Amino acid sequence: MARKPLIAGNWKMNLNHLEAIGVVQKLYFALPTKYYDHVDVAVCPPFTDLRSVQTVTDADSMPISYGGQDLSPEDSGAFTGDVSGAMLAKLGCTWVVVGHSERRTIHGEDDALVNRKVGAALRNRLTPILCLGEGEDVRESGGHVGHCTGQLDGALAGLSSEDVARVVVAYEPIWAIGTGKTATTEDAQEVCHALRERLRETHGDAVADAVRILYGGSVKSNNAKDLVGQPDVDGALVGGASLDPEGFAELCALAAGGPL
Ligand SMILES: O=C(CO)COP(=O)(O)O
Repeated sequence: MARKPLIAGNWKMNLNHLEAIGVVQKLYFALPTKYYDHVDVAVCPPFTDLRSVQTVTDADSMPISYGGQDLSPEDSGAFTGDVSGAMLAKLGCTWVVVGHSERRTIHGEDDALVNRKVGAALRNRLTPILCLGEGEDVRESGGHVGHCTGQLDGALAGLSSEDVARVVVAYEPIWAIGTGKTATTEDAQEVCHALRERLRETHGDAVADAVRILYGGSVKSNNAKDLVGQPDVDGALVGGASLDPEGFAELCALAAGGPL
């Protein structure tokens, strides 16, 4: 079954709200509109940039969607510093990154919290981009497939098949993030395939064949095409390389099947 590739830029804690406007405009002008029939393009800026990104994409009716990098598991209340799914939805977000390894490691997020955040995204009509992936030690011990399918089960626990079908999964091996050490196409395909087969076991063929599974970890324009060309890799979650709009546009064009 053909799944449209999704290329999402995770800006992490980079670019302020003024810089964001320039980057989105440059991305829009660098990627000819014909490519959007073949690839969904998204950016996930810091919270403080979202209103600017909304304004600039609305003004030119850009086919670039956007989302947050995290959300609260709650919808409102006394949660100082948190931002709710309802707030992101109100700003026109399509996506929200959930369970990124930087949040799991630096902010101590576990599968139970990630599961609540996935639920909060879905009930606010946002598409969660659920991140998971093993560290170097797990990879070296050979337990990476079981580790990732376990994280998938934990994050999706208790959700209906209808809800699971709305999730995007991003396999991001921690040892490949920001290191320049990309997983091989075989490594990426192995885990993405295992994740899809796990969805097949737990939620059936329709869900397994519909869910987009992305790869993330040092994706650049020189490896995007081969990675996204794998049968179970439906796009990429791109960190560092998404901060350069021209390079990111090239990467999106390659994922859509053609050079710029
Ligand atoms: O963490 C990532 C995307 O969420 C990947 O980051 P890099 O592309 O910078 O390795």
